[in-house]
Amino acid sequence: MFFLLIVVILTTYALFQYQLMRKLPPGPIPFLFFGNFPHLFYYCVRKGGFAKALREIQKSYGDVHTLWLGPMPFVNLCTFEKAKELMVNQGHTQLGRFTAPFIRLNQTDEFGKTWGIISSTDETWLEHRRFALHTLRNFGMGRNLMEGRIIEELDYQLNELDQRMVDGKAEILVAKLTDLIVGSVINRLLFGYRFDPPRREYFFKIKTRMERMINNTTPLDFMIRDWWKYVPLLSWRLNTIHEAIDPIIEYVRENIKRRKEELKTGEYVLGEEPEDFIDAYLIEQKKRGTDLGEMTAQGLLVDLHDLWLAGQETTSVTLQWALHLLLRHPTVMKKCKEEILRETSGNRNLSLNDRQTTPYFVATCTEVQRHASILNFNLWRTTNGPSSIDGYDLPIGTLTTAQISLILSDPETFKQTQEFDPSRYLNENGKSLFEKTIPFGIGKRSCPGESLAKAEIYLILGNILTRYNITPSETNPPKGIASLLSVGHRPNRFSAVFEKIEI
Ligand code: HEM
Repeated sequence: MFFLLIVVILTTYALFQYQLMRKLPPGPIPFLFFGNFPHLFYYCVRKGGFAKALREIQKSYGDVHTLWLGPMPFVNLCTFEKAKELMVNQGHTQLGRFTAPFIRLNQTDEFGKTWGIISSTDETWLEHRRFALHTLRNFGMGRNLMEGRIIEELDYQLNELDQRMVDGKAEILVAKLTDLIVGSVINRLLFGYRFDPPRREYFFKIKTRMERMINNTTPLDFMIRDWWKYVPLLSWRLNTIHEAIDPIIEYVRENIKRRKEELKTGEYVLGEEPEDFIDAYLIEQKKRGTDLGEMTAQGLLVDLHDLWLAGQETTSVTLQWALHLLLRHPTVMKKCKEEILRETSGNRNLSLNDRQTTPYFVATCTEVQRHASILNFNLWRTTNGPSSIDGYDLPIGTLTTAQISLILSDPETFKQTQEFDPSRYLNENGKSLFEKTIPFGIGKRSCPGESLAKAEIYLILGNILTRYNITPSETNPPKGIASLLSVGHRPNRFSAVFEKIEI
């Protein structure tokens, strides 16, 4: 009887899977429950990474194909043209979001509603995204005001580095420097303070756990469900993820609590103009009075969590890749330095206004982002309206994604795609290549932090290059990636020798 029941369940499941397969673009035949994980892992190990595994599948099934994340199918868009066709031309139908349950753990309240910007949908998403963009713009995102904030954090951390130098030199762990600068920029925007020495211990504790989690997160973790906590072996995996993610939400909660207490005691006064994101949110709540709509306390908690999480790890890893690549390509580093120094004469900071007159360095920053391609798997959207691609009408709720790792390494668009070559953006084809380099995604749910991140990369990298001669460490040079099986693409931690340029 039991055996019969199992057979009936499996057959029904297989039929359901088969029905769905017929409605979606072709792809490798999925296994029951495990979908295409066996294909992905097989190619990942054989070819050396998930981006290469996805490329193998694209070669067999085309630029638009279906892959199954365990029991969930998703439509994978592998070229810029296909991504544009669905995410831009039919962008209003691709507004939903699927994020892995382990990402949603701290974004969802006890009633099952998902808050914040990254994982929310519908009105909640629209309102929180608009509010975040509006607030970041008011803080100067994309304008000179933001430049001042970035340079201040850079100066603070570099002054400290200078003080540690012996004979004008110091060997440093690059990730530690980029984490502190980028972490301080976003932390000041959100909470109003930087990571100075007394505040560093807790910051690095969170970062280390987060980094370990990202390195250990494989696509298999997308199968994690909340009920795993009741199953002995499975709960171990869920607990390790909680260990990494919970301190972030605790950190955010503490910051909000402290601000509210300070406001109560009069230690902190809310001005007309907000000093940071918490202020901006509290001012908006005050304006709304009793009818808060979507701007609830939970909304504030998750917005801050999302912006803190998304706003630093990505940019810091990109800067690590930048130095990793420049150390391995000293002629590119030399050309960047020469161009920047020609502009600034070595006696002022590089500014965002210099972008027009530093084309080689702008091309280098873009090539860094293309080559680094920090996400093997992009986030997924879900269809919220009638849409079609390659003659397939996608059922509402279908998972779709513009697969950035494939788009950025598309050999048709980027010739000799494995080469690190900024000059590809400077020939007659360059303008079109800039347009097709989309590390921040494409369409209405693309990254709202794009201009902040681009400003950080340009200013932090450019000004470090003008102040120091940088060479690889003898004992810990740039070498290899942190994890082959991770959904992220980050370099192993490496060190470099910074030698102050005396002017
Ligand atoms: C080099 C740095 C960064 C990269 C490569 C990056 C990349 C991305 C990508 C690929 C997405 C998903 C887009 C999609 O759905 O296709 C995304 C979403 C997002 N990013 Fe970034 N990002 C970076 C920096 C930032 C910064 C600095 C912030 C915050 C200030 C930020 C906040 C967000 C948020 C909130 C979302 C979710 C957007 C939504 O669902 O509407 N990111 N980012």
